[in-house]
Amino acid sequence: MNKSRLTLAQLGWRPFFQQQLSLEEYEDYDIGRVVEHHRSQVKLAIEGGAVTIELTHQIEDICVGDWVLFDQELRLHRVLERQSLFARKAPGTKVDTQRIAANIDVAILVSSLNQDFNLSRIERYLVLVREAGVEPLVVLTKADLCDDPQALAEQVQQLDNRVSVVTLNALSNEQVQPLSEYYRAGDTLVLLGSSGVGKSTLANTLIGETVLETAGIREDDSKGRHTTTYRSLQLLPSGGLILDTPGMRELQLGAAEQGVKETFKEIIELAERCRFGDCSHTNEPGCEIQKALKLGELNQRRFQSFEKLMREQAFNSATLAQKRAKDKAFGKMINSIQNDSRSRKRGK
Ligand SMILES: Nc1nc2c(ncn2[C@@H]2O[C@H](COP(=O)(O)OP(=O)(O)OP(=O)(O)O)[C@@H](O)[C@H]2O)c(=O)[nH]1
Ligand SMILES: [Zn+2]
Repeated sequence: MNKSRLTLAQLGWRPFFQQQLSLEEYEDYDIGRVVEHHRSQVKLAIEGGAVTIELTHQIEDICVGDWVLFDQELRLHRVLERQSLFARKAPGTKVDTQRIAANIDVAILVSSLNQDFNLSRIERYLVLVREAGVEPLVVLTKADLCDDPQALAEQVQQLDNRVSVVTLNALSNEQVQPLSEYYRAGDTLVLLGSSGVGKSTLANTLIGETVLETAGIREDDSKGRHTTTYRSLQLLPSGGLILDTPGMRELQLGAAEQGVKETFKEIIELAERCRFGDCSHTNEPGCEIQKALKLGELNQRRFQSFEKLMREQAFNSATLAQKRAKDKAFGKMINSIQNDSRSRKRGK
Protein backbone atom coordinates (compact mmCIF):
# COMPACT_ATOMS: atom_id res chain seq x y z
CA MET A 1 0.00 0.00 0.00
CA ASN A 2 1.38 3.40 -0.92
CA LYS A 3 1.28 5.61 2.14
CA SER A 4 1.99 8.80 0.22
CA ARG A 5 -1.35 8.62 -1.56
CA LEU A 6 -3.56 8.42 1.51
CA THR A 7 -6.65 10.57 1.54
CA LEU A 8 -8.03 12.29 4.63
CA ALA A 9 -10.92 9.82 4.71
CA GLN A 10 -8.47 6.94 4.78
CA LEU A 11 -6.81 8.63 7.74
CA GLY A 12 -10.14 8.65 9.58
CA TRP A 13 -11.47 12.14 8.70
CA ARG A 14 -15.24 12.31 9.29
CA PRO A 15 -18.14 14.80 9.11
CA PHE A 16 -17.84 15.14 12.89
CA PHE A 17 -14.46 16.88 12.38
CA GLN A 18 -15.35 18.68 9.17
CA GLN A 19 -18.29 20.36 10.91
CA GLN A 20 -15.98 21.98 13.44
CA LEU A 21 -14.20 24.07 10.80
CA SER A 22 -15.24 27.60 9.98
CA LEU A 23 -15.03 28.66 6.34
CA GLU A 24 -11.96 30.80 7.15
CA GLU A 25 -10.26 27.90 8.84
CA TYR A 26 -11.06 25.66 5.93
CA GLU A 27 -9.40 28.12 3.57
CA ASP A 28 -6.45 29.22 5.67
CA TYR A 29 -5.28 26.05 7.38
CA ASP A 30 -4.21 22.52 6.57
CA ILE A 31 -5.56 19.44 8.28
CA GLY A 32 -3.40 16.76 9.88
CA ARG A 33 -3.68 13.83 12.21
CA VAL A 34 -1.19 13.30 15.02
CA VAL A 35 0.58 9.98 14.48
CA GLU A 36 3.51 10.52 16.80
CA HIS A 37 3.84 12.68 19.85
CA HIS A 38 7.30 13.59 21.11
CA ARG A 39 8.34 15.97 23.84
CA SER A 40 8.54 19.07 21.69
CA GLN A 41 7.11 18.04 18.35
CA VAL A 42 4.34 16.06 16.74
CA LYS A 43 4.38 14.16 13.50
CA LEU A 44 1.22 14.59 11.45
CA ALA A 45 -0.16 12.39 8.72
CA ILE A 46 -1.65 14.67 6.08
CA GLU A 47 -3.29 14.10 2.74
CA GLY A 48 -0.53 12.65 0.61
CA GLY A 49 2.26 12.63 3.19
CA ALA A 50 3.52 13.69 6.59
CA VAL A 51 4.88 16.78 8.33
CA THR A 52 6.59 17.44 11.62
CA ILE A 53 5.46 20.38 13.70
CA GLU A 54 7.25 22.00 16.61
CA LEU A 55 5.08 22.33 19.67
CA THR A 56 4.78 25.58 21.51
CA HIS A 57 4.05 25.40 25.21
CA GLN A 58 0.47 26.61 24.84
CA ILE A 59 -0.74 23.35 23.35
CA GLU A 60 0.21 20.59 25.72
CA ASP A 61 -3.23 19.05 25.56
CA ILE A 62 -2.57 17.01 22.46
CA CYS A 63 -2.20 13.30 21.85
CA VAL A 64 -1.86 10.64 19.21
CA GLY A 65 -4.99 10.33 17.12
CA ASP A 66 -5.91 14.02 17.43
CA TRP A 67 -6.97 16.03 14.39
CA VAL A 68 -5.29 19.44 14.20
CA LEU A 69 -5.18 22.51 12.00
CA PHE A 70 -1.84 24.10 11.12
CA ASP A 71 -0.69 27.01 8.98
CA GLN A 72 1.78 27.37 6.10
CA GLU A 73 4.64 28.11 8.50
CA LEU A 74 3.91 24.75 10.17
CA ARG A 75 2.51 26.34 13.29
CA LEU A 76 -0.27 24.60 15.13
CA HIS A 77 -3.57 26.48 15.02
CA ARG A 78 -5.81 24.26 17.12
CA VAL A 79 -6.76 20.73 18.13
CA LEU A 80 -10.24 19.69 17.01
CA GLU A 81 -12.79 18.34 19.44
CA ARG A 82 -12.38 14.61 19.98
CA GLN A 83 -14.85 11.88 19.25
CA SER A 84 -13.30 9.71 21.96
CA LEU A 85 -10.36 9.81 24.32
CA PHE A 86 -8.48 7.18 26.27
CA ALA A 87 -6.92 8.49 29.43
CA ARG A 88 -5.52 6.98 32.57
CA LYS A 89 -3.95 8.22 35.75
CA ALA A 90 -0.26 8.87 35.10
CA PRO A 91 1.85 5.95 36.37
CA GLY A 92 3.55 6.16 39.76
CA THR A 93 2.66 8.53 42.54
CA LYS A 94 2.34 11.53 40.26
CA VAL A 95 -1.13 13.03 40.33
CA ASP A 96 -1.93 13.64 36.71
CA THR A 97 -4.03 12.41 33.83
CA GLN A 98 -2.20 10.83 30.94
CA ARG A 99 -3.84 10.81 27.54
CA ILE A 100 -3.27 7.58 25.64
CA ALA A 101 -5.09 8.06 22.33
CA ALA A 102 -7.87 10.10 20.75
CA ASN A 103 -10.55 9.45 18.15
CA ILE A 104 -10.54 5.69 18.43
CA ASP A 105 -13.37 3.59 16.94
CA VAL A 106 -12.48 0.09 18.10
CA ALA A 107 -10.43 -0.89 21.13
CA ILE A 108 -8.84 -4.32 20.98
CA LEU A 109 -8.16 -5.59 24.47
CA VAL A 110 -5.34 -8.05 24.10
CA SER A 111 -4.77 -10.67 26.74
CA SER A 112 -2.87 -13.92 26.41
CA LEU A 113 -4.22 -17.36 27.21
CA ASN A 114 -1.25 -18.42 29.31
CA GLN A 115 -0.42 -17.92 33.01
CA ASP A 116 -1.06 -14.26 32.39
CA PHE A 117 -4.79 -14.70 31.83
CA ASN A 118 -6.63 -12.61 34.41
CA LEU A 119 -10.32 -11.70 34.39
CA SER A 120 -9.93 -8.76 36.75
CA ARG A 121 -7.32 -7.21 34.48
CA ILE A 122 -9.65 -7.59 31.52
CA GLU A 123 -12.36 -5.85 33.57
CA ARG A 124 -9.96 -3.00 34.30
CA TYR A 125 -9.35 -2.49 30.57
CA LEU A 126 -13.07 -2.77 29.84
CA VAL A 127 -13.68 0.11 32.24
CA LEU A 128 -11.13 2.25 30.42
CA VAL A 129 -12.76 1.47 27.08
CA ARG A 130 -16.32 2.03 28.29
CA GLU A 131 -15.28 5.31 29.89
CA ALA A 132 -13.95 6.45 26.50
CA GLY A 133 -17.26 5.50 24.90
CA VAL A 134 -15.59 3.05 22.52
CA GLU A 135 -16.62 -0.49 21.55
CA PRO A 136 -14.36 -3.17 22.99
CA LEU A 137 -13.22 -6.32 21.20
CA VAL A 138 -11.41 -8.84 23.37
CA VAL A 139 -8.68 -10.79 21.61
CA LEU A 140 -7.15 -13.68 23.52
CA THR A 141 -3.74 -14.54 22.06
CA LYS A 142 -1.48 -17.57 22.32
CA ALA A 143 -4.40 -19.94 21.73
CA ASP A 144 -1.80 -22.31 20.28
CA LEU A 145 -0.17 -22.58 23.71
CA CYS A 146 -3.40 -23.20 25.62
CA ASP A 147 -5.14 -26.54 26.19
CA ASP A 148 -8.68 -25.20 26.23
CA PRO A 149 -8.96 -21.69 24.76
CA GLN A 150 -12.72 -21.95 24.49
CA ALA A 151 -13.20 -22.44 28.24
CA LEU A 152 -11.27 -19.24 28.98
CA ALA A 153 -13.06 -17.36 26.22
CA GLU A 154 -16.35 -18.30 27.85
CA GLN A 155 -15.19 -16.91 31.18
CA VAL A 156 -14.55 -13.59 29.45
CA GLN A 157 -17.88 -13.75 27.66
CA GLN A 158 -19.61 -14.22 31.01
CA LEU A 159 -18.25 -10.86 32.16
CA ASP A 160 -20.32 -9.19 29.48
CA ASN A 161 -22.37 -10.85 26.79
CA ARG A 162 -22.29 -7.68 24.65
CA VAL A 163 -18.56 -7.93 24.11
CA SER A 164 -17.07 -9.90 21.20
CA VAL A 165 -14.39 -12.37 22.26
CA VAL A 166 -11.94 -13.95 19.81
CA THR A 167 -9.20 -16.50 20.52
CA LEU A 168 -6.27 -16.81 18.13
CA ASN A 169 -2.61 -17.32 17.49
CA ALA A 170 -1.34 -13.82 16.76
CA LEU A 171 1.40 -15.20 14.52
CA SER A 172 -1.11 -16.88 12.20
CA ASN A 173 -2.21 -14.83 9.26
CA GLU A 174 -5.19 -17.11 8.69
CA GLN A 175 -6.47 -16.65 12.24
CA VAL A 176 -5.85 -12.92 12.42
CA GLN A 177 -7.39 -11.81 9.10
CA PRO A 178 -11.04 -12.49 10.19
CA LEU A 179 -10.64 -9.62 12.70
CA SER A 180 -11.30 -7.29 9.78
CA GLU A 181 -15.01 -7.95 10.15
CA TYR A 182 -14.91 -5.92 13.37
CA TYR A 183 -13.86 -2.63 11.72
CA ARG A 184 -14.38 -0.61 8.54
CA ALA A 185 -12.13 1.40 6.26
CA GLY A 186 -11.21 4.65 7.98
CA ASP A 187 -11.76 3.23 11.46
CA THR A 188 -9.01 3.71 13.99
CA LEU A 189 -8.12 0.73 16.14
CA VAL A 190 -6.08 0.72 19.29
CA LEU A 191 -4.41 -2.27 20.91
CA LEU A 192 -4.43 -2.25 24.69
CA GLY A 193 -2.97 -4.77 27.08
CA SER A 194 -0.04 -5.72 29.28
CA SER A 195 3.48 -6.11 28.03
CA GLY A 196 4.21 -9.36 26.24
CA VAL A 197 0.64 -10.38 25.46
CA GLY A 198 1.25 -10.06 21.72
CA LYS A 199 0.06 -6.57 20.74
CA SER A 200 2.95 -5.87 18.38
CA THR A 201 2.76 -9.38 16.96
CA LEU A 202 -0.94 -8.94 16.29
CA ALA A 203 -0.37 -5.52 14.75
CA ASN A 204 2.36 -6.90 12.48
CA THR A 205 0.18 -9.76 11.32
CA LEU A 206 -2.70 -7.36 10.65
CA ILE A 207 -0.43 -4.96 8.79
CA GLY A 208 1.02 -7.84 6.80
CA GLU A 209 3.06 -6.67 3.85
CA THR A 210 3.51 -3.09 4.98
CA VAL A 211 5.43 -4.14 8.03
CA LEU A 212 8.88 -3.50 6.51
CA GLU A 213 7.87 -0.04 5.41
CA THR A 214 6.64 0.65 8.92
CA ALA A 215 9.94 -0.41 10.40
CA GLY A 216 11.73 1.92 7.98
CA ILE A 217 9.63 4.89 8.94
CA ARG A 218 10.18 4.30 12.61
CA GLU A 219 13.90 3.97 12.15
CA ASP A 220 14.69 7.07 10.17
CA ASP A 221 12.48 9.18 12.35
CA SER A 222 13.71 7.99 15.71
CA LYS A 223 17.01 9.91 15.77
CA GLY A 224 18.40 7.83 18.60
CA ARG A 225 15.14 7.70 20.48
CA HIS A 226 13.96 4.34 21.70
CA THR A 227 11.43 3.23 19.11
CA THR A 228 9.01 1.57 21.50
CA THR A 229 8.63 4.63 23.69
CA TYR A 230 6.32 6.41 21.29
CA ARG A 231 3.11 5.45 19.67
CA SER A 232 2.45 5.36 16.01
CA LEU A 233 -0.51 5.06 13.72
CA GLN A 234 -0.19 2.61 10.86
CA LEU A 235 -2.40 1.71 7.95
CA LEU A 236 -3.96 -1.73 7.61
CA PRO A 237 -4.33 -3.36 4.17
CA SER A 238 -8.10 -3.50 4.70
CA GLY A 239 -8.25 0.27 5.19
CA GLY A 240 -8.31 0.65 8.94
CA LEU A 241 -5.66 2.40 10.99
CA ILE A 242 -3.94 0.83 13.92
CA LEU A 243 -2.36 2.42 16.93
CA ASP A 244 0.10 0.28 18.84
CA THR A 245 0.59 1.43 22.41
CA PRO A 246 3.62 0.45 24.45
CA GLY A 247 2.69 -2.21 26.99
CA MET A 248 1.34 -0.64 30.12
CA ARG A 249 3.01 -1.84 33.23
CA GLU A 250 0.38 -0.17 35.27
CA LEU A 251 -3.10 0.88 34.31
CA GLN A 252 -4.55 3.08 37.02
CA LEU A 253 -7.95 4.53 36.39
CA GLY A 254 -8.51 8.25 36.56
CA ALA A 255 -12.07 9.49 36.85
CA ALA A 256 -14.04 6.59 35.34
CA GLU A 257 -17.27 6.25 37.28
CA GLN A 258 -19.34 5.85 34.14
CA GLY A 259 -16.98 3.24 32.76
CA VAL A 260 -17.16 1.20 35.98
CA LYS A 261 -20.93 1.42 36.05
CA GLU A 262 -21.25 0.23 32.48
CA THR A 263 -18.74 -2.57 32.91
CA PHE A 264 -20.49 -3.85 36.04
CA LYS A 265 -24.02 -3.17 34.91
CA GLU A 266 -25.58 -6.18 36.66
CA ILE A 267 -24.08 -5.12 40.00
CA ILE A 268 -25.44 -1.59 39.62
CA GLU A 269 -28.86 -3.05 38.86
CA LEU A 270 -28.72 -5.22 41.99
CA ALA A 271 -27.61 -2.26 44.13
CA GLU A 272 -30.54 -0.23 42.91
CA ARG A 273 -32.86 -2.83 44.38
CA CYS A 274 -31.26 -2.86 47.86
CA ARG A 275 -33.71 -1.79 50.57
CA PHE A 276 -31.58 1.18 51.66
CA GLY A 277 -30.43 3.78 49.16
CA ASP A 278 -27.09 4.09 50.93
CA CYS A 279 -26.60 0.34 51.39
CA SER A 280 -22.93 -0.56 51.92
CA HIS A 281 -23.68 -4.10 50.73
CA THR A 282 -22.04 -5.61 53.83
CA ASN A 283 -24.66 -6.62 56.39
CA GLU A 284 -27.78 -4.53 55.81
CA PRO A 285 -31.13 -6.31 55.71
CA GLY A 286 -32.64 -6.38 52.23
CA CYS A 287 -29.26 -6.16 50.49
CA GLU A 288 -29.69 -7.63 47.02
CA ILE A 289 -25.94 -7.93 46.47
CA GLN A 290 -25.38 -10.02 49.58
CA LYS A 291 -28.33 -12.13 48.52
CA ALA A 292 -26.96 -12.68 45.02
CA LEU A 293 -23.53 -13.55 46.45
CA LYS A 294 -25.10 -16.16 48.78
CA LEU A 295 -27.14 -17.66 45.97
CA GLY A 296 -24.06 -17.80 43.76
CA GLU A 297 -25.69 -15.55 41.16
CA LEU A 298 -22.88 -13.05 41.60
CA ASN A 299 -19.37 -14.27 42.22
CA GLN A 300 -17.14 -12.91 44.94
CA ARG A 301 -14.24 -12.16 42.58
CA ARG A 302 -16.41 -10.00 40.35
CA PHE A 303 -17.92 -8.08 43.25
CA GLN A 304 -14.46 -7.44 44.76
CA SER A 305 -13.18 -6.31 41.38
CA PHE A 306 -16.10 -3.87 41.10
CA GLU A 307 -15.48 -2.45 44.58
CA LYS A 308 -11.76 -2.10 43.99
CA LEU A 309 -12.15 -0.27 40.67
CA MET A 310 -14.90 1.96 42.05
CA ARG A 311 -12.72 2.97 45.04
CA GLU A 312 -9.69 3.49 42.84
CA GLN A 313 -11.43 5.76 40.37
CA ALA A 314 -13.16 7.72 43.16
CA PHE A 315 -9.87 8.26 44.99
CA ASN A 316 -7.93 9.24 41.86
CA SER A 317 -10.60 11.52 40.52
CA ALA A 318 -10.75 13.30 43.89
CA THR A 319 -6.98 13.82 43.97
CA LEU A 320 -7.01 14.98 40.35
CA ALA A 321 -9.76 17.48 41.15
CA GLN A 322 -7.80 18.73 44.16
CA LYS A 323 -4.70 19.17 42.07
CA ARG A 324 -6.61 21.10 39.43
CA ALA A 325 -8.05 23.39 42.10
CA LYS A 326 -4.60 23.89 43.60
CA ASP A 327 -3.03 24.63 40.18
CA LYS A 328 -5.73 27.18 39.52
CA ALA A 329 -5.24 28.87 42.88
CA PHE A 330 -1.48 28.86 42.35
CA GLY A 331 -1.92 30.36 38.89
CA LYS A 332 -4.10 33.13 40.33
CA MET A 333 -1.54 33.87 43.03
CA ILE A 334 1.28 34.12 40.46
CA ASN A 335 -0.86 36.42 38.34
CA SER A 336 -1.67 38.70 41.21
CA ILE A 337 2.00 38.86 42.26
CA GLN A 338 2.97 39.73 38.70
CA ASN A 339 0.23 42.35 38.48
CA ASP A 340 1.32 43.84 41.79
CA SER A 341 4.92 44.12 40.70
CA ARG A 342 3.90 45.60 37.36
CA SER A 343 1.74 48.16 39.14
CA ARG A 344 4.61 49.00 41.45
CA LYS A 345 7.02 49.41 38.55
CA ARG A 346 4.61 51.75 36.92
CA GLY A 347 4.55 53.63 40.22
CA LYS A 348 0.87 53.05 40.85
N1 LIG B 1 2.92 -18.93 20.30
C1 LIG B 1 2.50 -17.67 20.27
N2 LIG B 1 3.35 -16.67 20.56
C2 LIG B 1 2.89 -15.40 20.53
C3 LIG B 1 1.56 -15.08 20.22
N3 LIG B 1 1.39 -13.74 20.30
C4 LIG B 1 2.59 -13.23 20.63
N4 LIG B 1 3.51 -14.23 20.79
C5 LIG B 1 4.93 -14.07 21.21
O1 LIG B 1 4.93 -13.41 22.47
C6 LIG B 1 6.06 -12.53 22.60
C7 LIG B 1 5.60 -11.13 22.99
O2 LIG B 1 4.82 -10.58 21.94
P1 LIG B 1 4.76 -9.03 21.62
O3 LIG B 1 3.95 -8.88 20.41
O4 LIG B 1 6.12 -8.44 21.63
O5 LIG B 1 3.97 -8.48 22.89
P2 LIG B 1 3.50 -6.98 23.17
O6 LIG B 1 2.17 -7.07 23.78
O7 LIG B 1 3.62 -6.15 21.96
O8 LIG B 1 4.56 -6.51 24.24
P3 LIG B 1 5.05 -4.98 24.54
O9 LIG B 1 5.62 -4.45 23.26
O10 LIG B 1 6.06 -5.17 25.63
O11 LIG B 1 3.83 -4.24 24.99
C8 LIG B 1 6.76 -12.61 21.24
O12 LIG B 1 7.84 -13.50 21.38
C9 LIG B 1 5.71 -13.16 20.30
O13 LIG B 1 6.28 -13.89 19.24
C10 LIG B 1 0.66 -16.18 19.92
O14 LIG B 1 -0.55 -16.00 19.66
N5 LIG B 1 1.19 -17.44 19.95
ZN1 LIG C 1 -26.88 -3.64 49.32
